[in-house]
Amino acid sequence: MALSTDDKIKIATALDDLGVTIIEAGSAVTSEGERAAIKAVSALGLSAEICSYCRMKKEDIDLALACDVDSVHLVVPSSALHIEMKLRKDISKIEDRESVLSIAGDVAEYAKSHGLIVEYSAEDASRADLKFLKELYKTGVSHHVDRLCYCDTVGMLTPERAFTIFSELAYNVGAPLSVHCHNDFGLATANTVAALRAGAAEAHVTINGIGERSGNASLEEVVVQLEHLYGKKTGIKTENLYKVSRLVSRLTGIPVSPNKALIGGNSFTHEAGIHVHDLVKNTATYEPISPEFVGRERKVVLGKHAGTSSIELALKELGFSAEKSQKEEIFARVKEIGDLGKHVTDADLQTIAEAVLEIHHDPAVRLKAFTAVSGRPSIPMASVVLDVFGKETICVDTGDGPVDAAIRAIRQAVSSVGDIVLEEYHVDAITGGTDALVEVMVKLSKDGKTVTARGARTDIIEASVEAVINGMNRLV
Ligand SMILES: CC(=O)SCCNC(=O)CCNC(=O)[C@H](O)C(C)(C)COP(=O)(O)OP(=O)(O)OC[C@H]1O[C@@H](n2cnc3c(N)ncnc32)[C@H](O)[C@@H]1OP(=O)(O)O
Ligand SMILES: CC(C)C(=O)C(=O)O
Repeated sequence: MALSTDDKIKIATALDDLGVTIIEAGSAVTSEGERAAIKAVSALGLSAEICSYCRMKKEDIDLALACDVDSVHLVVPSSALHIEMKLRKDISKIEDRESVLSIAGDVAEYAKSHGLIVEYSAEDASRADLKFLKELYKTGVSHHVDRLCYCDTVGMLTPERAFTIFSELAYNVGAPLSVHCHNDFGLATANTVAALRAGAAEAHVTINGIGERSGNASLEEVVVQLEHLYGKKTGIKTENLYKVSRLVSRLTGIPVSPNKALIGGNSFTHEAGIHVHDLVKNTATYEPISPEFVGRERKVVLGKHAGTSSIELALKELGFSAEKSQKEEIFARVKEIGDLGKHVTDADLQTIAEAVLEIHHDPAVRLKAFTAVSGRPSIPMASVVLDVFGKETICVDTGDGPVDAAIRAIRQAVSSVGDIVLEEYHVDAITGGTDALVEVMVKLSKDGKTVTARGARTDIIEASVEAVINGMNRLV
């Protein structure tokens, strides 16, 4: 994963707005491009402190200074293993121990003497000898560092151990102590929260839990756990969490797993009929917090596990009323689609309901013809002929590919009925081979209302066009 200067500016601005107080904008030593990006973030004049990662080297401090940062995250190896591998020293030897402490102290002093805020971090602290770790912290404090940090570099802590260690260190090391946890055992969030409860003054966290290997403690999990499970205020605008999560996922290209706590696609989506039965009476039955708390919306989807309550809710949203026998028929047809292993989109339900309730109306948007071209070198282009409320409309557009061009042309053709936005687009090959049946699922929105729809064809462009037109008909 690599972020451009523009991406870093967007993310830093969003983090600042979220209420984050320190932003580690990058390691200045990395490259010319990284320095340009850190410098650009420093120049934004955000409320947050802008920090750069530095090794125990004066040249790293100089490079960070050249990026106009407020602070450095000065990382000192602290375990015997890291000290041996990185510094080729053996801390069982007194002269080697003293040499590490002396270099760390010198670099800390150098950074302080250049006006930087210094967070002095012990790398691999959870595998370090505690006596040496305390000496390391004492050296930093004697050189007036502002904060200390305990890094659980390969995620070895457990919540119990994190609590015990921070209870011992947090108030006794002479400066505020931060916690930095990795997620190798899936415990980064739990360990971070335990350390904070035991006195850690600050936590290093990342949006969506991204980071090296299995990532770091996730900001949204730590914040919402503190606020909801421990009744602590964090100063984070939680209602912006989802928006920032999406931004970071889009810019880093790292998808968020659907079942990820709080920010996953399914975190506030309900399908099980037994759950929906109670949820419609009281959302607390199956939601520990309201989706709005993290800037989300609740969604009830239909599929194999739907119950009568789910069907009734969906019909109500469509503005349809149905007799008991009609509901039973709709229920049976929804189950049939579910048994094929599919979700029932909003457009599917509308089609089923209209068929069962014998509601007939002509679709507002009807496809008469389309052409799409692509190639190299050529600009992907598409033309569509649509019947929009009985009026033939022809539009042509270009795009990043033929699907994009076709969707743009359709949006242009229906622009008279409003601005319809494509929120999500998923494609799956249902059968194998190049002649596979392709299923396209789209999520469209118009004036704050969203719908899902599907198209299934052997031609990916045709499936996309079909899905978009199905969704548009549901919206207009
Ligand atoms: C995404 C994150 O996790 S941020 C934290 C880590 N950040 C980064 O790694 C920044 C990106 N890294 C880089 O661009 C490169 O590794 C550079 C430019 C920093 C260094 O590149 P190189 O000089 O080619 O060295 P290389 O990466 O092979 O090895 C790292 C060197 O730093 C030394 N080093 C590592 N940590 C420290 C430390 N805390 N203090 C002092 N020296 C250290 C290593 O001992 C090694 O030195 P050596 O080459 O003398 O053996
Ligand atoms: C960059 C450093 C702080 C790190 O990731 C660690 O030691 O865990």
